[in-house]
Amino acid sequence: MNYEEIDDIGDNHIGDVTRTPLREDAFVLSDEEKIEKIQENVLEIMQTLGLDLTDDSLKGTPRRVAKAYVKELFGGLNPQNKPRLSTFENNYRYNEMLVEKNIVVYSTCEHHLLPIIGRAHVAYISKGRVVGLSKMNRIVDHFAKRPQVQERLTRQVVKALQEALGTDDVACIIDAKHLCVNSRGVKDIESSTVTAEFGGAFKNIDKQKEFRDYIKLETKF
Ligand SMILES: Nc1nc2c(ncn2[C@@H]2O[C@H](COP(=O)(O)OP(=O)(O)OP(=O)(O)O)[C@@H](O)[C@H]2O)c(=O)[nH]1
Ligand SMILES: [Zn+2]
Repeated sequence: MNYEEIDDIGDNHIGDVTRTPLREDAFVLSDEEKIEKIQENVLEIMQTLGLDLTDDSLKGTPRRVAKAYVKELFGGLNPQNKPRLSTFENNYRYNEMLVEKNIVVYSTCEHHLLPIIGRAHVAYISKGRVVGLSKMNRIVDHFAKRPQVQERLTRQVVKALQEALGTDDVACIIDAKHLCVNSRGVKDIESSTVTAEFGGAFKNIDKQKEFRDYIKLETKF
C-alpha cells in the first residue's frame, strides 16, 4: 500500500487540517515488522532505565508494549483497521436528532504518550441515510486509537460521519481526562477537557441545547 492509496481510503487526506501527521513511509513496514522494531526500541528504553531484562516478569515487556502499541493503542493509524460505516435508507422517515451518548473513549495523548480516558457524545440529523448505531462507537474508537490531541479527535469523528452520511449535520462533544495533566505535571486529578464540533444544523444554538439536554438525560434501565 503506498501513500496515495492510503489517502484514497479517505480518513487522512493530505492538506486536510484534521489529518493525523504521518510520515511518507508510514506503511512501508508491516504490523509484524513494526512490532519487531518497537520491541527493540522498548528494550533499549528499559535497559537505559537500568532494568534487568533477564528478570522473569520484565523479559516479555518489550514485546508486550510493542504489540499493545501497534495492534491496540495505535491500531487506528492503520487505515485497513478503519471500520466500514455501512449506511441505510432512512425508510422510517425519522427526521429528528439521533444521539449516541456516553461512548467510552480510550486514547493516547500525542505529547506524552499517556492515556486519555473519557466519554464521547455523537449526534446527527439524517439527510436520507442512517448509520448503524454501533458504527458511531466504532468510529470514535478508531480515531481514538492514535496518538491524539482531543481537538483533532473530535473533528475527525465528525468529519468521518459527515462523509459517510452525506450531511454536514453532525456533532460531537468529548469530555475526557488526560493523565498527562492528572498524574504528572500539574497533577490535577479533578480537571477534565471538553471539546465540541458542531457541523451544519448544529451551528444553531437551539440544536446545540437539544443535543446537550439529551446528553444530560439520566438513563435508568
Ligand atoms: N490542546 C491540547 N493540549 C494537550 C492535549 N493533551 C495534552 N496537552 C497539553 O500539551 C502540552 C504540552 O506542553 P509542553 O510544555 O511541551 O509539555 P510539558 O512540559 O510536559 O507540560 P506540562 O504538562 O505543563 O508539564 C501540555 O500543556 C499538555 O497539557 C490535547 O489533547 N490538546
Ligand atoms: Zn499529554
